[in-house]
Amino acid sequence: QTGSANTNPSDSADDEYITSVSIGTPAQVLPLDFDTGSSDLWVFSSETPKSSASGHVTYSPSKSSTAKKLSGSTWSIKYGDKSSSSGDVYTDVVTIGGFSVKTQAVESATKVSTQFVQDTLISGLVGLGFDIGNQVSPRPQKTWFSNAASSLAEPLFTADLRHQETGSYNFGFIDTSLAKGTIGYTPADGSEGYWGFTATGYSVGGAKLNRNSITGIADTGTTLLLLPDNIVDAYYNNVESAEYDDSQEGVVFDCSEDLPSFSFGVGGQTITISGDLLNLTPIEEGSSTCFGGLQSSSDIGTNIFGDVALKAALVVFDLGNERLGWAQK
Ligand SMILES: O=C(NNC1=NCCC1)c1ccc(Br)cc1
Repeated sequence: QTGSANTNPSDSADDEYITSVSIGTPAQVLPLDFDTGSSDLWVFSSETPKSSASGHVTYSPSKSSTAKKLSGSTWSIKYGDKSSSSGDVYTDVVTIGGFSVKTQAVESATKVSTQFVQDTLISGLVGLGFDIGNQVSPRPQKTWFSNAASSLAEPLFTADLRHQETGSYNFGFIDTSLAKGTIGYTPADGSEGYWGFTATGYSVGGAKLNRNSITGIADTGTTLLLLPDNIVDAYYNNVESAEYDDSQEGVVFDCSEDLPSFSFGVGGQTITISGDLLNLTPIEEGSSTCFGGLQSSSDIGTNIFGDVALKAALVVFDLGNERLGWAQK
């Protein structure tokens, strides 16, 4: 068995990617953010304060004949960008890309932080990290993918995120036609709950690869590519107008600049992010100053290969072999 779901960028900056998910009987369809950087499936619901839920599509367990309360269970989660949510737990049927998990823990939000309140484009997240990262207490729950894996043709999924166009999450199979290059594999470390891996080096503007280990995570839930300062500086030294903007908390530059590409080595392959994928958007509507897609990871302590990097590749999240595959797109 397999599943295949389309995913769309939420806005002109590709800030996040939205995938429709069906929950309950009859189906309640919610737009959710698939996140390989976390391991909880949570939704805005009939239990979310009306003031917070305004403008969001919500899940009502009371309207689903297959919903069951997971009594005594609660959850609370805090994300890398300081956003957070918490609530209680139901189980229900959850269908993604035509594949159904009958008894999936659906975490219902009774509290959501302002970042989520304001983002009316999504109604919650689908965590695609490792089960060890699940935040349900007293008994942690499995992710949708973990529940599906044993029934899928292969225990893996792929992410094909695209700039300003429809991409896909495929479950149980690899559509190699989505990629131009060969898929290079490297071991994945799930011990922290994330898809951790080590890149073998980087280069700017098509130069020779500087060999140095860059350990980080493949995170569909983070917009940017976040790397160490020395690499960030090496990149922006090629961008004449680049400067650090305190108010924006990142490097900005003149939107008219022709940005160099950025490449990283992984699994014996070289993934090249084109310059225009690294020029996110004007810092404000109509501004001629743009915010960089590559920023520093120094205040996080972990390097994050977020959507800016993932967009350049077909990425295989191979749970069965505990490995990550990368192919140039
Ligand atoms: O939270 C993380 N990724 N997902 C999401 N971010 C914002 C909403 C969803 C995240 C995970 C690991 C590290 Br290290 C830093 C950040």
